[in-house]
Amino acid sequence: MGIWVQHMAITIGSTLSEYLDAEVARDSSLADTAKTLLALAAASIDVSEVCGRGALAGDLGAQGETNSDGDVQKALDVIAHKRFTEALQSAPVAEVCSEEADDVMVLNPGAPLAVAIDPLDGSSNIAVGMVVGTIFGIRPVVSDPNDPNASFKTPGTTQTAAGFTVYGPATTFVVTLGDGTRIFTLDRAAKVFKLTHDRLKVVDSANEYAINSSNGRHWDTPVRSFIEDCMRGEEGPHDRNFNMRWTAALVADAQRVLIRGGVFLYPGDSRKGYEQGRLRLLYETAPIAFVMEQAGAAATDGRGRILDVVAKKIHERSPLVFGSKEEVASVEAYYDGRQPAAGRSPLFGQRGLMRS
Ligand SMILES: O=P(O)(O)OC[C@H]1O[C@](O)(COP(=O)(O)O)[C@@H](O)[C@@H]1O
Ligand SMILES: [Mg+2]
Ligand SMILES: [Mg+2]
Repeated sequence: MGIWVQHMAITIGSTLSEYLDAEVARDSSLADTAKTLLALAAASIDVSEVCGRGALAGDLGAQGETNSDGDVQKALDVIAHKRFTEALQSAPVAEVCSEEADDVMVLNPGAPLAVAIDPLDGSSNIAVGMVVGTIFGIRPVVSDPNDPNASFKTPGTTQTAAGFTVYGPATTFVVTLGDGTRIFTLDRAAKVFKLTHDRLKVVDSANEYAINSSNGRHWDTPVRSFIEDCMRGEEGPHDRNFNMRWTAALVADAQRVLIRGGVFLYPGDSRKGYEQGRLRLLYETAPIAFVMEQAGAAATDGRGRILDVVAKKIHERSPLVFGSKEEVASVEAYYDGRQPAAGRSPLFGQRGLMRS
């Protein structure tokens, strides 16, 4: 069923701005969130244009400084960070926590909202012209004179909206304000996002998983066993064959899961610095978790719901498993020892494919 504003129904083809008007008509407390989303969408259109020019826009993958997490910043990381923070300056946003800034940035003191943002997700794809994106989560400001990061130390359930942009063959703006998840696709000629996927419902089960299997030798037993059993296909305890996809851009994997189902894993592993995986809680895993739950999917760190986790540090990492409910529940079962007791395959055994 569509949302109605005044006498206009929100249907496929409605603009993002019409949809946000409808959300504000439904719940007036979302007015500032809606303004902030429009600012994020405007900046996404600009970044999309830069991405669309590819090498004509210069060397977007040129390496520069190192960011707070130890990643080398690419030119496009810096362009996107600058454009998004400029856009948020004209929104009711007091604070921004960006992957590309060490500390929380103060924009409009006294404004009601705080934004966590990964300005450019999938940076290793920049230099090869593959899919990248932007991820964002919006939450209310929490004032604490003793803690400049207090706004970001609340659970993901406090987010008023979250979403991501995908700069791919099409540019899409995926968003939830807590009333379902929708995808808007950029009409490049009109420079407007239009609703193309209303109230997404992720299928409860699908035969596709996404994981960077080059890290297989570093995984812990639950992840190893789950993937091993997927690889065993019809001969394993899952009784069906799986396909595998890994785009190296969380946004693209998330969009695929929204549309086609499946499960994504970036677990913690035994590499130094990867004990909590690679993805960051505030501007990667919490926004994706909100989008997924609102589309009827699930998101866990393997042991509990991502949206209940409270950050202790702004750039902290979190393991992430999301997707079709049954697959996510299955991964959780491996973590708490309830996995199918069909015996381990030789793939990860003493002298299996992944071990010498
Ligand atoms: O290179 P790996 O270890 O497979 O990691 C890929 C993951 O890292 C990320 O690129 C991290 O995001 P950034 O590019 O914003 O640092 C995710 O988009 C992606 O899922
Ligand atoms: Mg990222
Ligand atoms: Mg990034």
